[in-house]
Amino acid sequence: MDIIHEKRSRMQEANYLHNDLISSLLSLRGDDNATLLSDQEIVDNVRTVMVAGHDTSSTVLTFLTRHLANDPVVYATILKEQEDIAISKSLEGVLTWEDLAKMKYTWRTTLEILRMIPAVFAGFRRTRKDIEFGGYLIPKGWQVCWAANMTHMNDSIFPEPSKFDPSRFENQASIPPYCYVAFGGGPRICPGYEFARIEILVTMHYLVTRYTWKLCCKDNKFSRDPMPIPTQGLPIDIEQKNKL
Ligand code: HEM
Repeated sequence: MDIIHEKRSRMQEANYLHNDLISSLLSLRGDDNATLLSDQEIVDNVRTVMVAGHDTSSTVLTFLTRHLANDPVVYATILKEQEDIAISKSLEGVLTWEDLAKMKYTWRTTLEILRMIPAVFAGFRRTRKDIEFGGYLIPKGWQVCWAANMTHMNDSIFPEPSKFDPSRFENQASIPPYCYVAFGGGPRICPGYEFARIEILVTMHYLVTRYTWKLCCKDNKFSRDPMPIPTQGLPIDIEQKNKL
């Protein structure tokens, strides 16, 4: 709340450049120029973005790091994809949109990690009219919970659901709508999808091309709180590689 009060008073100053989240939320105005969000709603939105924007991507990166250390075939395929991109660039060349578009296998592997271990395991929706589902009547106004795991492990949608197989995502159009819901779906689908894709692909690029790592502990389990976390954390032994 203190930060919100401080931002509000600073926004009165001439030439105050506000391009941060709190200032943007404070600037939202309705048709009658009245503020749209209360201070508490601003706090809630900032909290949502912090959790939704950080814990999700870090969870996926954690499980990718663990999976790659345990799966030499997937690791070798990602390494080849990323090394081909690195070799095609000058020494200091930064990654471009075109490079990201070439990271197809790395992204499919990420989607498969998220299928088996969705960062957000469930969400809620409210019914806008009576609906019948699976022989049950769900009355208008009820809150329903959609659980990603239930859909992602349904073998009529994803055959052999316990098998780790990034090739499932080679033809994404073949997956029926609302059946892959790691990023949710509909009007409230994750607005951070593209940003998450960029940060995960860029991180994986530098991780595999510049470092090697080994897991310090063999435990392959995880628990949820509510994000999935390896039960023993993920201690790794990491070393820098020689430059390509
Ligand atoms: C791998 C990374 C991520 C995953 C798996 C993920 C997943 C999700 C899911 C499942 C939802 C609920 C969508 C729904 O109800 O249909 C959601 C909502 C949201 N995500 Fe993400 N997310 C990720 C990254 C991010 C990032 C990087 C940001 C912001 C920088 C972000 C911001 C949000 C916000 C603000 C919402 C709430 C949207 C709303 O209620 O309208 N997410 N995310």
